[in-house]
Amino acid sequence: MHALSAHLKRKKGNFSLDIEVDFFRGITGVFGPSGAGKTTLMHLLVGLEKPDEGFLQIDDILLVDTVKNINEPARNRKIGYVFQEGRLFPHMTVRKNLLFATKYVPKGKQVIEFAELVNLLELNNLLEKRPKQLSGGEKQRVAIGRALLSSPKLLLMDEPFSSLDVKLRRQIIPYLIKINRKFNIPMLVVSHDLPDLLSLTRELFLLKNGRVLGHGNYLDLIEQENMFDVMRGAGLMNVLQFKVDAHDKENGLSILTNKDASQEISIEREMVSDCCQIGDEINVSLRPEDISLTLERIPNISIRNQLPGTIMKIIEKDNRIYCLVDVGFKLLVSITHASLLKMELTKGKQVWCLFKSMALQTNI
Ligand SMILES: Nc1ncnc2c1ncn2[C@@H]1O[C@H](COP(=O)(O)OP(=O)(O)OP(=O)(O)O)[C@@H](O)[C@H]1O
Repeated sequence: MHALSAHLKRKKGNFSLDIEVDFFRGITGVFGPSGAGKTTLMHLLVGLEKPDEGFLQIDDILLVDTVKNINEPARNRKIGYVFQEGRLFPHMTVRKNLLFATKYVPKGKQVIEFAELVNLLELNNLLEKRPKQLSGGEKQRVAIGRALLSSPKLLLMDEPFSSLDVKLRRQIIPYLIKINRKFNIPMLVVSHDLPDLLSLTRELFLLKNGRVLGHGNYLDLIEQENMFDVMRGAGLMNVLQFKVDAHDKENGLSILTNKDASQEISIEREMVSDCCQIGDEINVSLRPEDISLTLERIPNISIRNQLPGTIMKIIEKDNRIYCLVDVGFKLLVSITHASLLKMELTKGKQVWCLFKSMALQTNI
């Protein structure tokens, strides 16, 4: 069953939006350049704007249908909405801001308990403070908590990272993943920052000029040239899911294993024992520029990871070459045109992908 299914049309001046979306549980990213219609889509879903035509259904309940003249007001839609800047009530403490959200939830229908949420989002020490005493990341956490306490069927977030610096982004992203896993509330997250979005999810809706250009796994989408072009300017990235298999304290390394791949693949990363325990699932990101291609395995080299694979696609853009290599999972590798020619790389060619353990960034 789809968590959400909608087809919505809306005209604003010269801009027209005509979008069909449907997605299941989990986290889905909405990515698109400025003016693509991301915020308009969020407003239509949450009920802040009315479509000219269309329908919206959540968990098989019809909330909007312009033909049947149905348009449930925002407060009845059970959609939690986290605005870009949080929008907390300035005169209320954090506790009151949070409890405000529970006001409209009927007794016994509360999905998430106050105490559980406060623990999960680490809000204990903030409860008696007012919004102006909070940092950007703290405000954002409270805003997410408030949206969750309204027991939503769906959580929408519009640019949740835009007001946060890199350190705070790294803090918020694990919270969102934890929330999604623990409460199984589907999330739709808008961002124009692709690496941030990819640290949350690889499932994307790609919007451009008010239309859906593509929907699906990021690595499948970038295989198509028009989508590749939209995403390239925003920072292409490999985001891979691994399980922490072992810590090699002596050598300062962690062994990570990807079991989703066609065969079990182990890689080494600089030790992650500070943040992760054995058995934890973590996302690691790897820049396409940080991977080298060779035609054979290189012995006696300080690069710890060498994975054999096959070139599936070569994409050429402005003298930069992107190779999509299947090493059991897909890796996007960026090389120069000179290397492509020198190594005589073609689709189907066997290569080795080399990357240093230190090139892997851990997101969670
Ligand atoms: N009230 C309005 N009247 C006319 N055009 C509007 C109005 N509001 C928004 N637009 C136009 O609608 C388009 C989509 O805007 P929207 O805010 O949904 O885009 P976005 O993808 O969220 O952009 P950004 O990433 O910059 O926030 C833009 O071209 C914008 O100029």
